[in-house]
Amino acid sequence: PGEYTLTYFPVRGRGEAIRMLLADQGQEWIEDVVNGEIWQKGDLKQLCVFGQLPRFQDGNFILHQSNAILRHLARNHGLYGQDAKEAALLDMVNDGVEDLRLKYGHLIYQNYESGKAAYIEALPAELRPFEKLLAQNDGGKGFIVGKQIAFADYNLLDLLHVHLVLAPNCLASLPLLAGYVQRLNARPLLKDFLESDARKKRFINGNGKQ
Ligand SMILES: N[C@@H](CCC(=O)N[C@@H](CSC(=S)NCCc1ccccc1)C(=O)NCC(=O)O)C(=O)O
Repeated sequence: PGEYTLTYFPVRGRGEAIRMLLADQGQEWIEDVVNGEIWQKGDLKQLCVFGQLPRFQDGNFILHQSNAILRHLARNHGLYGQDAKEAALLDMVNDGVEDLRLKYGHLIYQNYESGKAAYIEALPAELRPFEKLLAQNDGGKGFIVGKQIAFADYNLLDLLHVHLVLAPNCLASLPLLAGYVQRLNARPLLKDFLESDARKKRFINGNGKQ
């Protein structure tokens, strides 16, 4: 591949699953950090296909849409399962992650104070499908699909990370997911990334709510 550059805000948001994939796969990348003032000027926004970030550069190949970026990296790093069926299941899982990510984004950016309690109350039910998927795969002791890690694992892991900040007990009734987070967090390259200063100082969302 070419040199990797991630252009995004100084937040986890829709960039962190990409960062975790790259770190865990031993890849280096340039963090092109865009802060609010720069973004408000509008010049960069006009260059973005959908007027939004993240943007990812692989050499002179430019891609937008966080899930398309994850899938592009998956194709190039053997992270899309071992066959068409696993690939389809990974798409299903990733779409499920996206559904909950949008609900999370709506809570954080549009009705945090009034919606937080109900969201946390409903959270175990929202996460249970992922618990069941784990249970159906090798007793839940491995990855979300098949025998190897895939792009959807990094996206699911980020989703679980941010929900554990919002609701620290959200996995209390979901032991396989709790074990999954601990197991993935312990992967040497990912562990280093999670312990890095860059990760520790990065806010989760653009409005400081979590
Ligand atoms: N489908 C795109 C979405 C990208 C996106 O939302 N980017 C945001 C930043 S990432 C993010 S998740 N922002 C939260 C927006 C949100 C609000 C309410 C509900 C859900 C999300 C952005 O560039 N905002 C600046 C602008 O639009 O001028 C993707 O997956 O990359």
